[in-house]
Amino acid sequence: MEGTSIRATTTRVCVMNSTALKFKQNYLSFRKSVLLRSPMDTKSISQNSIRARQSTTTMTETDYKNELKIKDQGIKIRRRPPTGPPLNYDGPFEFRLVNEDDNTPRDILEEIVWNKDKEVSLLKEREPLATLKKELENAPPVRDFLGALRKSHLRTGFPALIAEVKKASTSIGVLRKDFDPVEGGAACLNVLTDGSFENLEKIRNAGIQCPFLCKEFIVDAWQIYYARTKGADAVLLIVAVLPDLDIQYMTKICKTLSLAALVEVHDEKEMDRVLGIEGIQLVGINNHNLGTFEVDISNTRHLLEGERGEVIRQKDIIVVGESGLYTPSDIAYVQDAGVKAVLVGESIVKQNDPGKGISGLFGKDISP
Ligand SMILES: O=C(O)c1ccccc1NCC(=O)[C@H](O)[C@H](O)COP(=O)(O)O
Repeated sequence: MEGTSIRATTTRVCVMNSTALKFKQNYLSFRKSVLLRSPMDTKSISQNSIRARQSTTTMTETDYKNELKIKDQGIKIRRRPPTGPPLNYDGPFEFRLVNEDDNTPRDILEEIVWNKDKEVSLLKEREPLATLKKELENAPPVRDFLGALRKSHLRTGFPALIAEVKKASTSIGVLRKDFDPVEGGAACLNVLTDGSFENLEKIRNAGIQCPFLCKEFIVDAWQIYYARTKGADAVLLIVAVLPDLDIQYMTKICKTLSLAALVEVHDEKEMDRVLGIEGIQLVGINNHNLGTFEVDISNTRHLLEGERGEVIRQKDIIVVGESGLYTPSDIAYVQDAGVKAVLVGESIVKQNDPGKGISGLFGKDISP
């Protein structure tokens, strides 16, 4: 474990040093590409540079440095179009200065995140943090998400089930009178909110007892407070989207609110980042490839092999296998790899009888 962190730190330091050396050169060539993209006379160049300086949409030197730092961490998801407006800027997007092709999101997650920034800035205007903090007093009591996973794993001997609920109307049945997922053996629910917490509130008001993970694309700490006021017991932090410092900061906020944080990774680089951050108790391995959106459950096994698996055991981190789990042999495969919980959507949702869906998935009735 010591060795890992020393190596990780050394690598990061080397990368930062070389970045620092290259920064001036990169920044100059970046400025040059901004100003000299097409042949212009000196007058239009200077007019352009004045306009660029006046524009709030111009990428500043600090922005550029931050982009470079984030790239060093291997974050695939860009938080906004490279030539787009500054974060939380709501005015017209008037200037496109470089590489216009890059203004198209590269994958679904990037598209979600670009829209999310705007959505959150509007929500924050309606309900500033100070107001939310007051509302926390009236929030439904928080339930122990990690405790529920541990208890279920001990009781069944299988990975604890976090059942995904996409929409109240087509959910695994939480709003159907004849089915309660807890009775079917689910330890927790994963409620897809994506901006609207109506589902989560409805399910909570329907009296479902197990803890809820709020599946929201978190880009701002404000969303964590908001999720808690709506009754979330856990939130998702997607490592592909968030720099290390945000993960550290957000996990601390979660602790102060007694929320669990499911920190989600997709690949080795993201897993290594997470293992270098103190205080993380719950890690999800998503088997979706963000680029191709293909699902491969061997991703879970691969990320838990060797030294990484050893560090996870030493730190007593609970690992959740996410996506693409359909059969008892899939469950056995990820359990052998070291997961103590699974997050499952489609294979249960698709069943007419979700209770049978759960026992079909585990090859056994796991209801309490
Ligand atoms: O992997 C992501 O980060 C992601 C980004 C945007 C949309 C969906 C994303 N992942 C898919 C899921 O999280 C699945 O819905 C969940 O793991 C359940 O999977 P399944 O059992 O295969 O329905």
